[in-house]
Amino acid sequence: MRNTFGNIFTLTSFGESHGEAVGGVIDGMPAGIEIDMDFIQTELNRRRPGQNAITTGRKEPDKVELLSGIFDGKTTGCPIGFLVKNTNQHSEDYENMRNVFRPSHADYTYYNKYGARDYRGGGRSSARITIARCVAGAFAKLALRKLGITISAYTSQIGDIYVRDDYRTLDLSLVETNAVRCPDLKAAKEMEELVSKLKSKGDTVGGIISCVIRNCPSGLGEPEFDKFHAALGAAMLGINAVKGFEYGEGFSMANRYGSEVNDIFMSKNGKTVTQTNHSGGIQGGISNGSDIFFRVAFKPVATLLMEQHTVDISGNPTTLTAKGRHDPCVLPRAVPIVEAMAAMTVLDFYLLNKCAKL
Ligand SMILES: Cc1cc2nc3c(=O)[nH]c(=O)nc-3n(C[C@H](O)[C@H](O)[C@H](O)COP(=O)(O)O)c2cc1C
Ligand SMILES: C=C(O[C@@H]1CC(C(=O)O)=C[C@@H](OP(=O)(O)O)[C@H]1O)C(=O)O
Repeated sequence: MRNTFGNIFTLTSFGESHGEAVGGVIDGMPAGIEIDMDFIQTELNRRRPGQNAITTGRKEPDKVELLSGIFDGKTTGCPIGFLVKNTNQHSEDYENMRNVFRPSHADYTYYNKYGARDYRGGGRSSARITIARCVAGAFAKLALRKLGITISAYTSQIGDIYVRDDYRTLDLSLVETNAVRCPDLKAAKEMEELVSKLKSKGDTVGGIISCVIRNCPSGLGEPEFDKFHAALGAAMLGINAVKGFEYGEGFSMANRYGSEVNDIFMSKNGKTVTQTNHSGGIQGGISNGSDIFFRVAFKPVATLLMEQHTVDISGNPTTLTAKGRHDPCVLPRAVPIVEAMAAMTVLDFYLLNKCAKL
């Protein structure tokens, strides 16, 4: 089982949702970056379960403990070990799933592959493991802050409620003002109502997160294999419950004409730039210095608090009414995870393509 992300800036994670703790080791973090503990904890708080009425009810403080790689308030360039303890597991809620697979969760494929299964919660497949990504992402953001690179994600769709404007006209400072993390406050209210309604029925709903990376330098990515958008796509598709990724104008390019969507070059202050940015800041696998924007589609949460047909471990048909605490919609808590994965990808490619230290 491989548990490591990245080339130069790497994250190895460990832990299970109902085990002792979740943690990780970050390697390749540049030296000399000032540690802002409040910022790191705030990033974790944005992901934390139980943060409001429309998330899973599991109550975890998710306090992070840094174990190594920091001296005098700055990174030393050595591996950074960190730990977040699990405190509120309620494993007894999973007793009726001990020998039964939840449809569309990871239960069956994991058991089929490894012949072993930690049925308490999602085990290693639980999104609780994304704690490690958010800690590493916070470190990556601290390094990117020094380079002036910013990453902002937000919920742009839940079910059939979506935001019509794009990031250029939205006020992204409003993202943290509401429970669904949507900068369009009218849409946010409708989304929140929809998620609350579904939660009370035991049902779940999917949606889309949009993200923009600003001030990313040109030259990140390789023309062959390690294309920047491919790395970004792999980072996003590796998040639990993600089913789709598009960058720039993505799938809508399929029915457009070249004469409509080519980004025409022009010269601005002695630099070659493009008049438009249909490409989403990446051409030929290499960043061009424009904003990089992309969208990530999430499916509805698999665990429904209502009866479903399924099979047991011996293949016998049965039914399951899941118990436990679950997100009716992952989008609000996935916003910081999308940002974290984007930050890790940008920093990894920066270190790979631009320099060995900041
Ligand atoms: C932030 C977040 C929270 C999630 N919460 C739940 C949850 O409470 N219950 C659940 O069944 N799945 C939840 N999921 C989704 C599962 O972790 C995911 O569906 C599962 O690992 C199976 O993988 P797949 O959907 O990618 O195929 C969550 C995902 C994310 C990103
Ligand atoms: C606990 C968290 O979210 C969990 C994500 C999750 C899943 O299947 O992904 C299932 C639920 O918990 P458990 O692992 O106990 O089944 C959620 O509460 C967390 O993210 O910290």
